Amino acid sequence: MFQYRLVERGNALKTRLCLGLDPRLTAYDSVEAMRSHTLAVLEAVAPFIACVKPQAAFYEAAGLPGLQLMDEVMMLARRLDVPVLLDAKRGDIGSTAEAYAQAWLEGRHAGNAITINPYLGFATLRPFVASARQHGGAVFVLVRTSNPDSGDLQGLMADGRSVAEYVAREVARLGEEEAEALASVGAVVGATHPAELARFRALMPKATLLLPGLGAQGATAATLAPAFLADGTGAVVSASRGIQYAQGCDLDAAVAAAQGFRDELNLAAGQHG
Ligand SMILES: O=C(O)c1cc(=O)[nH]c(=O)n1[C@@H]1O[C@H](COP(=O)(O)O)[C@@H](O)[C@H]1O
Repeated sequence: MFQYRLVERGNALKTRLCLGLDPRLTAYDSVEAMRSHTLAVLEAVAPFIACVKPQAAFYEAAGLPGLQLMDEVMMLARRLDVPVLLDAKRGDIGSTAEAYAQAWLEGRHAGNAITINPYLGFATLRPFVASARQHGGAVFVLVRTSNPDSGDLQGLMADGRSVAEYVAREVARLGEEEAEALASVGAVVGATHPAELARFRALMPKATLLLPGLGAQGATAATLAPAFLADGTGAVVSASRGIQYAQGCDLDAAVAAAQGFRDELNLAAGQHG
């Protein structure tokens, strides 16, 4: 199961870091240069990460070669035994959600995780959750995103609770349906909202949290201790640009950035343990 693979790899390698791989065509002279650098970053940084998170948009933007690269990234991760969390932010009416789930959580993608969007209603999360449970994968529901304007909708209040808190309660409810201590339903909570982490951690005790926003969006590891469970697991923190483009396309700089983030996150996770 994805969530337990994360814990095992995170504990074995002593890391809570998730590598975001968001290759930008503008950073390269050619698609081939983008391809080889992206794969090289994954291979070089693998010893320092709990999982890898390709964001589908960047691969889609490069057309068919981009989609081929996304597939290569996922296959390389599989060879390196790095769990894949595809950042696809999918969400749609139930029958279409079933097709998305089939595409990204089943077959050759069985055992992977994806990010999903709850905007269409809680019932539309069900096909994703069912596929994840059946095929050993996981889903990460957008609860409180990292962007500055995430409060426009997620912060709206109803009966004393924010929309984000309602989504968090649904994540917790789905997790309660599972017998295991860690649920296959996780949550996205931006690392840019450190003051809210303790609240969301408490609302979703069985959920693995994905915290994006480290580095380029200004979040720092030292503020993230409340996201972790008492044993220092339960959350992974992602950085994309801050690793892949730490100093242009310098591979050594990418490795150094990953090592630095890993060490800072271990300190934060340890504060709670
Ligand atoms: O689901 C995500 O990964 C995500 C959620 C969120 O709230 N904020 C957020 O930035 N992300 C993604 O995380 C990555 C952040 O990239 P960097 O800012 O370059 O580290 C991007 O791929 C975003 O799409």
